Amino acid sequence: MNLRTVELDHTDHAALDLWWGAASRGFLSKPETDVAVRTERRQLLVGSSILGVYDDTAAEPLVPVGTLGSFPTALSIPGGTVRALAITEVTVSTSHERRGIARSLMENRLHHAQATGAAVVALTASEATIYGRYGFAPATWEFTHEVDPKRVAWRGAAPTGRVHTLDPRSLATVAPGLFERSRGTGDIDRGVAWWKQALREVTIRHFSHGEGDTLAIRYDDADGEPQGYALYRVGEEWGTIVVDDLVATTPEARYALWRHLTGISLTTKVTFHQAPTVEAIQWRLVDRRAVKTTARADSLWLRIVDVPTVLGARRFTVPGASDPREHLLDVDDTLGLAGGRFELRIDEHGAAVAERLGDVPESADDDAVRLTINELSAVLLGGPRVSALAEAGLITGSWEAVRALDLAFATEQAPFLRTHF
Ligand SMILES: CC(=O)SCCNC(=O)CCNC(=O)[C@H](O)C(C)(C)COP(=O)(O)OP(=O)(O)OC[C@H]1O[C@@H](n2cnc3c(N)ncnc32)[C@H](O)[C@@H]1OP(=O)(O)O
Repeated sequence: MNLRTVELDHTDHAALDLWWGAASRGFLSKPETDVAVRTERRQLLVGSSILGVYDDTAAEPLVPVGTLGSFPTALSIPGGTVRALAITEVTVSTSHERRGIARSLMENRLHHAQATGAAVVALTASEATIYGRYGFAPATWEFTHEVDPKRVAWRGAAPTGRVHTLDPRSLATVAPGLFERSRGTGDIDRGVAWWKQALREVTIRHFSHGEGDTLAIRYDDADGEPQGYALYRVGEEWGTIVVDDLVATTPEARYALWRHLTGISLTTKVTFHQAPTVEAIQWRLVDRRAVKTTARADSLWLRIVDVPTVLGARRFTVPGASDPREHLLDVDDTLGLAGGRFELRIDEHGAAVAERLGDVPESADDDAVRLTINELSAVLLGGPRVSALAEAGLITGSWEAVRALDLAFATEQAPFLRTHF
C-alpha cells in the first residue's frame, strides 16, 4: 500500500467528480450520475481546500480512499468574530479504515489552521465518538420542534407588519443581508453556493434542506422594511410542513414568521428542524404544549488552536465588584498545539486579554482552573456551562476559581449554528 495525500486542483473536474463519488459513498449517499448536477456539486467546492488520499495499489487508484474538505470562515463568538477553519466531508473507504488515514488528514488540517491564522477549527460530527481525540468538543445544540397547528392560539397582539409569500429566488437580494444583520454567536459565513442551493437557484440540495420544492415567506415591518424570511416545504406526509431556515432580525419578525407558518390551512403538523431553542415563542402561546421538542442534538463542534486570540476576541460577563476578574487557566492539549498556562484578564467592560505564561505546571495550583482544550472549546460560545463540566469532573480547581470562571463565560443567549456545512 502506497498512500499519498494530495490537494486537488479545482480545474481537474474528473478528479473532483471521483472525490465527490468517494465522499458520497462514505456517507451512504447515492452516486451522482447527472452531468449538470455534478457541475453544480463542483461549484460547492469553490473556495475550499480539497484533500484526497490515494492508494496506488488499489483496484481503482484514481478514486481517493480518504477525503476531507476545508474552508476558511468567520465564527461569531460572544462579542465578536474570529477566523475559523471549517472541516467537512471526512470519509475513509471501508477497505482502508482504521489505519490512521482520518487521523493524518485531521492533524494535517489542525496544523494548516494554525499556519493560516485561524484561531479555531469547526465541524459537525456524524458520530460523537470520533473527534474528541483531536481536541474537539460540542459547543452548540439544535432541536426539532413539532407544532400541532390545531392547538395554536397566540397571546397578545398580532404583528404590525405583513407576511408575503414569494418565490425563494426573489429572496436572493435581501436574504444575505437579513442573515448578516441577525448574526449571533455560533454563526459562520454563508457562501454563495450555500445561498444558491437554499434559494433554489440550482438543483442540488446539499445542506440538509430536503428534496421537496422550497416555498418562501418574507416578513416586512409596518414601514415595509424586510425583517425576516423563512424557507419551508411540504413534508413527505401530505399536510405536514417542514421549516428549513428561519431568519429574523427582531423578535416581532420571528413571531410573525412562526405565526404564519403554524397557521397555514390544511396543515396537520409543522416541523422546525435544526432549530434553536423555542422558549420565547412558547411563552407567547395560550397552549404551550402545542409545541413539542422531539429531538436535541449537538451541532457545532469546536477545537481552539490559538487560545490568546480566541479569548482576546471574546466578551465576558463582568461579575460583581468583589469577584475576581483574573483567571488562571491550565489548558492540557495532548496534540501539543495550543495548551499551556494562561492568565485571562477581563476589564470592567468584559473585554479580555489572555497571555500565555508558559507550560502547564507539574503540580496543581489552588488559583488555577485545569481543563483540556476540549473543555475550553466546549464553553467558548457560552453553550455548556463551566459549572456543568466541573460537576462532570472535566474542569477542576477550587470552588471559588471554578465559580468565577463559570460566571465569566455565562451568556444570555444560547449559541446556535444556523448554517450547516
Ligand atoms: C466532519 C465530518 O465530515 S463528520 C463525518 C465522519 N465520516 C463518517 O462518518 C463517514 C463514515 N466513516 C468513515 O469514513 C471513517 O470510519 C472515519 C472517517 C470516521 C474514520 O476513518 P479512519 O481512517 O478509519 O480513522 P483512523 O484510522 O484515522 O482512526 C483514528 C482513531 O479514531 C478512531 N475511530 C475511527 N473511527 C471511529 C468511529 N466511527 N467512532 C469512534 N472512533 C473512531 C480509531 O479507533 C482511532 O482511534 P485511536 O486514536 O485510539 O487509535
